[in-house]
Amino acid sequence: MPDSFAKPLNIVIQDTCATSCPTENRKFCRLLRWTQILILGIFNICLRLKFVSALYSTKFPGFRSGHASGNTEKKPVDPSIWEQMGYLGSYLKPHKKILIFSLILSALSTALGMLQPWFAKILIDRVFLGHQPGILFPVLGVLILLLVVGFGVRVANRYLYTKYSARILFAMREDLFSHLQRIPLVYFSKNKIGDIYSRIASDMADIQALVTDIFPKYLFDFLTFIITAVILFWLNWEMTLMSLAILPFAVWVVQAIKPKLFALSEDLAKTNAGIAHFLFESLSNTAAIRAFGAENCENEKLSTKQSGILDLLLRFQVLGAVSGSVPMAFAIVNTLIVFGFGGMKVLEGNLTIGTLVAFSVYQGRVFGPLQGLLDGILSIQKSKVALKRVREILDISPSTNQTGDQVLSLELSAKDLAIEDLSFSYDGQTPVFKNLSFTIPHGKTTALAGESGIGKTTLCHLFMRLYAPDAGTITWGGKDIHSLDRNWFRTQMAMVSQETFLFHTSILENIRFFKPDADIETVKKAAKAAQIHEFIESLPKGYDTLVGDRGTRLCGGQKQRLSIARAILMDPKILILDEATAFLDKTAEEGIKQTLKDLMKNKTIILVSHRKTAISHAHHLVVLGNEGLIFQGRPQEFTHDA
Ligand SMILES: Nc1ncnc2c1ncn2[C@@H]1O[C@H](COP(=O)(O)OP(=O)(O)OP(=O)(O)O)[C@@H](O)[C@H]1O
Repeated sequence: MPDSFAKPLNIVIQDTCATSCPTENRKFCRLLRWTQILILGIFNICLRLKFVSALYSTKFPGFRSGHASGNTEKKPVDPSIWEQMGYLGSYLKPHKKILIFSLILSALSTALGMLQPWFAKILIDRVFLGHQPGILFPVLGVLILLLVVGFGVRVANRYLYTKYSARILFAMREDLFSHLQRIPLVYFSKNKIGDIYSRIASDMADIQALVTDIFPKYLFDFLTFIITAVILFWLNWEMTLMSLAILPFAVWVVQAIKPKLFALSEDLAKTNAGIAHFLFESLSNTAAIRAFGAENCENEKLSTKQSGILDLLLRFQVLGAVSGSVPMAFAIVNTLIVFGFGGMKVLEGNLTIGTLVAFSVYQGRVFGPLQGLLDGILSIQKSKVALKRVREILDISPSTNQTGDQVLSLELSAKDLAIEDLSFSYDGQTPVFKNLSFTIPHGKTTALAGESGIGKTTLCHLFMRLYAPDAGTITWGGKDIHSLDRNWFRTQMAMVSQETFLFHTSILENIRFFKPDADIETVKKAAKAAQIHEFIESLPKGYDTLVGDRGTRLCGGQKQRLSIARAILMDPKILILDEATAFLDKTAEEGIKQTLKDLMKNKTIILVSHRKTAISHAHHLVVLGNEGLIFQGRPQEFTHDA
């Protein structure tokens, strides 16, 4: 036992307290014991009164129901971290060995850090009080060596852990991004883009913090706490038991706070996502906002949203601070135990000064990890919410229309596109089409006409397999288009929509976006066909000119022509032009149509346009109305005004 170190020392008091302590000391001893009982009693009463609950339900009425929003019906769903982390397993598995090695290093560096106060005890009891100067420098030497080794182990461990946890995170983010590319498009029309963005960016960052910072720190704090507790028991089990008597209080505070923190974290994440979406939308429409003088209105909206988040942040931090009451209570009780009870033991001769000093230092070291463990609860609740939000996306099944393995032969791909009994709705309730049937002949230009909102763009998206029909089929060469191989299909059908999309890169990269290996001559040929080559050549940097974010440095007509060039470069068998020339003047439109006629010989063009001239040039006309198909046949035969 540690007191063996005290045996050669002369400073111990030989008699027990009961027999030789001055009467005042015995009184002091009893006083201390009663004080300790009193303090523990007060904590107990606090526990029973549930003062933390009372405090928070008074300050923040919303917490009465256990949910930050104040909804009395809704209980916070606080899944266990292990349940939430379950899916991380497949990402951790490939790095299992290195992660275990890292944990061993972590344990080693913790253990090495724990030795310092023990050496202090040896120095006090044996060197200074035990008059053994000969061991002073060897002890100091070993101590410094251990400190240096401990530092080295910590640095190596940090390097290893960051390297592998970053790899894990990158894999997770890539999978999430790729999953987003495969889930049904309806998800994007039902959810705010800012919210989706914040799930990939900030929620993923919170998960990264969990993997790279919170877990290692938690582990380090936990190990330190356990090792220190074991050493404290070794030094003096009575004082340690008294110190740890407060642990049930700590556990209760944590249990009471956890669901509230989770609910608050969820509200915070949603509010943050709302702000991200607002900023995204507002910055995307800067020109319109300025044109209508709505800048102040936008500023006010941001200010209102921010004040909402401040309120949540303050609640979150105050709740977190309550967990700080535990180490504070520890500090009060333990000061009394060490300097009161422990001091009395020294006076009684049952404890050496070195042991008391070591006990006091180790006890001080318990507070840090304990505080760390409690602070970690805040971060873990945030990460749990982040994991939940990311899982919500990962749990969406990929679109079924992305499967299929058939490839059409040349002969079959030269057949018509047949729409048979097609029904579709975005929300499963309001049908855009019902039992629609018509044919798009191969090798011809078919114009698709109808009133605004009748479903022309929706139909084009169905041809592109962006959505799956609710009923009926679209067949090509007799095969359902959803049974065709996705990669093959993407090279056979191209679409230019009314809303062009360009990336903040060069004109060259934008044109060859879907065919990155296309050579410059082929790109120029496509640009010539789209009547944009001369304009590009007139720019100082030609094809290397940056188009600006979403093509802001180009006018509408130029953006459309770049999009057409991009589609032409793909050399598709079926080309869909959905109001793709709406921004062009008549001459440019005529020019493009003429070149397309040559380029798309024996290929199919589907043309959505409100211009009568465009329709009259088509070989075939399909007109949609509220009741479904109004007309299909030669444009010249159509008598109504489409
Ligand atoms: N992503 C979507 N989610 C829900 N409803 C949608 C979506 N896109 C379109 N709609 C609805 O579907 C209907 C058909 O829209 P669509 O864009 O296909 O019409 P359109 O004939 O192309 O119109 P326009 O000629 O004005 O472009 C409209 O009532 C529209 O509100």
